[in-house]
Amino acid sequence: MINVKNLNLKIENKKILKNINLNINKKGFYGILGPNGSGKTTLLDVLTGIRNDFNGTVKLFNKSISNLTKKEIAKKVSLVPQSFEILFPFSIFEIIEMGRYPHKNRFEGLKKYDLKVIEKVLKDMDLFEIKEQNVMTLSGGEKQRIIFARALVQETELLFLDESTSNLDLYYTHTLLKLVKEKVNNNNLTVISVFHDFNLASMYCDEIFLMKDGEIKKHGITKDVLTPENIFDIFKIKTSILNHKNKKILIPI
Ligand SMILES: Nc1ncnc2c1ncn2[C@@H]1O[C@H](COP(=O)(O)OP(=O)(O)OP(=O)(O)O)[C@@H](O)[C@H]1O
Repeated sequence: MINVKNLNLKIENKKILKNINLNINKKGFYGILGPNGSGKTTLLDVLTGIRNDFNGTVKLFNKSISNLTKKEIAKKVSLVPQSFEILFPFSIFEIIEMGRYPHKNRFEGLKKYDLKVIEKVLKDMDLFEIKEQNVMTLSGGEKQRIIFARALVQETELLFLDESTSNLDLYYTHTLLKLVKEKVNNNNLTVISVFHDFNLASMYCDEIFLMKDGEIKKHGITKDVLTPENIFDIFKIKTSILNHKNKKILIPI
């Protein structure tokens, strides 16, 4: 699905991504963790076609991303970005509907199937009752749910999340992550998500990539990677593991 070889990226002569090699060929839930400024968002920007000023090979579904059009990428890949601005008074429905654009021709209206997909996501995300509300009147967390919903109606094989639950309360954080995890388990989706919360990552991710200084320093099965030793190496913070009802909880000490 994703094959990256010797990816390097410089911004204003500063090396932001250094010799990244990454292969994701199995469906699953993958986490990316790393300190602020370690290059996580930049890596997602490359993998979703937002940035193309890199050196190296980046392939999506065996095709070089540089040869794919924005629309071809958007049929396969959706992104819930770290930050977003909605500057016009669209309704919730109108914003979410935009997620279907990659599957339509220009000026083509919504078909029965598009409406079915949108309605299901609106209901899954408790947005159906407020679908006509002006998005500019929404709170930060409500806006984040709208952007999340727009990505889900895109019905892509790959979903990238960039700290996409950062504005959400505990209820919606777990509701949304459970929703996408269910899609992963049903074999319909692969999620690649940036997290800052080790415990959230440990609950949902099958595998973890740890980044630091523009490099992937560790990669493997979640329980093997999220260890106090690795966390200290990468984040310079001491943690302990607490065992609670078969769950391992990492706490800073
Ligand atoms: N347009 C830009 N101009 C200059 N430097 C940039 C630009 N975009 C990103 N950078 C730098 O690239 C580095 C990596 O940024 P990136 O946003 O990828 O980090 P991150 O790991 O996602 O961080 P965070 O956890 O804080 O979101 C940072 O040092 C950032 O300052």
